[in-house]
Amino acid sequence: MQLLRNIPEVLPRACVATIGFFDGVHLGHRYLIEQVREAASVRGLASGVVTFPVHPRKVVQPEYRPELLTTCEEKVSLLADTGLDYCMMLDFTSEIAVLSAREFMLFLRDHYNIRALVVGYDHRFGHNRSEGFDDYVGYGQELGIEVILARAYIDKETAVSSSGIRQLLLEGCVSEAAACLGYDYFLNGMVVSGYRVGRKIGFPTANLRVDDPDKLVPSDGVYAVRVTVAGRVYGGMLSIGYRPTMANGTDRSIEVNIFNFHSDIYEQYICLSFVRYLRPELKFDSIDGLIAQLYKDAEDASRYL
Ligand SMILES: Cc1cc2nc3c(=O)[nH]c(=O)nc-3n(C[C@H](O)[C@H](O)[C@H](O)COP(=O)(O)O)c2cc1C
Ligand SMILES: Nc1ncnc2c1ncn2[C@@H]1O[C@H](COP(=O)(O)OP(=O)(O)O)[C@@H](O)[C@H]1O
Repeated sequence: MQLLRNIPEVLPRACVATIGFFDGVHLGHRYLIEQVREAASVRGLASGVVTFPVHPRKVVQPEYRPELLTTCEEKVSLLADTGLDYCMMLDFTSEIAVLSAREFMLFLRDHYNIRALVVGYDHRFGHNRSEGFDDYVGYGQELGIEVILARAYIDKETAVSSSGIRQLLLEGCVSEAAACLGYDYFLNGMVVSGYRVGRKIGFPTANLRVDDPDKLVPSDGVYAVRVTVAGRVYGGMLSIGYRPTMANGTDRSIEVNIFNFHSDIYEQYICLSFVRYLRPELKFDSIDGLIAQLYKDAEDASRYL
């Protein structure tokens, strides 16, 4: 997949594309992308998506915290795995925001060589939100862009949506979220130092500082996870929360004990994928109580890994 930023100097090949923010690149998005690829193959054209690096609402409202399923880099990498030819990454500037649907379609034709646009029946774009699919078809006829109606992806009678998946993750339902995403939800970040208690109690924990402050962190609790360190994947158990037993700070920590692992990984980048929610974070009467629970968590986590 070729990543094109804003207005490319060289016009891409003639293509079929769709437009969206594609947060999470979930099964609904994947189904839409499949339809783009199908339409492209039938017409002998290339395939692409037009997307934005920053959530359009954050552009108009900078204090907005979107709690995203994917950072821009993660989204591009997931899109690349779908087999698309192009990802057109467009800054949602105030100039773009004021374009009407017709003007936007003209922009897509002239700068991205888009000859066919796949659009969901309820998808809206352009400054005037009262326009809809039939209007887009009309503009397309004028501008030489075929407008194709996309079929919606329905799972168990509800449409899979980024906001639905966000809600699931904020409730700790990581297995249900994975069923909608088509992969286990993950966090990328750097290992930073914590309070150095972990190794003393026999369970060293790598503390994760998430790369992007807008990335959604699932609800507090204990999870079975997979941890990628320097290209190798390990099992592990993860705790998100405030360490009530230790009562050693008010910061929210994301810390993982990696199974069968013994190296110093401070300042290394790791990836955590959520496999299963195990239990809420608890306040134990003693450190020994916590340690006994950690042995049990290790057994529980291993069952799902
Ligand atoms: C799998 C797992 C589960 C945990 N569960 C709890 C818990 O229920 N309650 C709690 O107070 N701390 C819990 N902790 C956090 C420990 O208190 C923490 O690992 C310890 O404070 C070491 O932190 P450090 O890395 O900053 O040294 C858990 C940690 C892990 C890895
Ligand atoms: N099995 C392991 N799981 C997690 N971290 C480990 C493991 N073995 C060694 N480490 C290292 O130990 C550090 C965690 O030790 P810990 O005493 O909990 O200190 P801190 O409070 O700084 O996280 C990790 O950041 C990592 O560099």
